[in-house]
Amino acid sequence: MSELKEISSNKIFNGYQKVFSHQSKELSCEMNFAIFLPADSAEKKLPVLYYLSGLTCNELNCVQKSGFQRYAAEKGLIVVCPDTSPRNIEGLDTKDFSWDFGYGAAFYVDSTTDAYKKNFRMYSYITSELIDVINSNFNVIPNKQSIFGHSMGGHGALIAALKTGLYKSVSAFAPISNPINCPWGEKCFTGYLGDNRESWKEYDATELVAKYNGPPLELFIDQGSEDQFLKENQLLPNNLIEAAKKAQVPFIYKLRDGYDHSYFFIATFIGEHIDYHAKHLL
Ligand SMILES: N[C@@H](CCC(=O)N[C@@H](CSC=O)C(=O)NCC(=O)O)C(=O)O
Repeated sequence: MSELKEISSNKIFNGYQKVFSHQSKELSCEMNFAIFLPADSAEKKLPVLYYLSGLTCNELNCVQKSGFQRYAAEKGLIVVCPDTSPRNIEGLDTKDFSWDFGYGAAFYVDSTTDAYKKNFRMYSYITSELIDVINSNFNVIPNKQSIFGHSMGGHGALIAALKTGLYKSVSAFAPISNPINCPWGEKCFTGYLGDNRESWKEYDATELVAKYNGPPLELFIDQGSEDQFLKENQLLPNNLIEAAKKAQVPFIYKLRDGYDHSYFFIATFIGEHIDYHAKHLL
């Protein structure tokens, strides 16, 4: 297990918001993650809530814009916010990279294409390596973990929960719910997984929920009605909801009048999400 290097530490709501870096085996590069440690985390083992961010984000967007620390401190939850992709890979051809492909846009899959398969392994990083790093370095209750995220990170949270059964609860803000049928997903899955669209289904929440047979799981989806990406058919929540209904997987869908895709929307409702996860974790 590689050593953690502390990058920053700030006291907040009697706990600490920290950022660490470590050498990732899965991604073959140095990775940052942010972690909120509530006041009593030194004396007491606590559950962990993982938050996955969206396109263009790193480990700090949620930390600086959502205000989650107030609620996590009240409930006594450790919250981990990883970066969204490998970074600064030496020798990697980045000419095709853009804000919605490449760095900051790894889509939480394990790439199979020659160009990216060595480094773009965010699925294994999130669902295995990062959990080991957190469990071995912090005072956590192993196996008491939940996951949530936003947009590309909402997709990541949903597939991580549906594919592994490792998480006690899952929620998502404006998730990319059916990536195999939206422009963002088609672009990234072609780049990371190749042209065989059948293989993409392994990382699509709508496809995965249709055949879900893991431990009991409810999907909590939060969506702003004025979300620009909802209107551009990037998110497709109704496809996920229809599939969940058919498969008899329970879900909560909250359509929030007037809210967009931004962190203003997330900041408004993140307290409800932390409450929801706390009920499953505490
Ligand atoms: N092209 C724009 C839009 C990028 C954007 O809106 N990113 C969202 C996530 S979208 C889906 O994954 C985001 O979370 N942005 C970060 C933020 O702090 O708001 C651009 O390049 O900005």
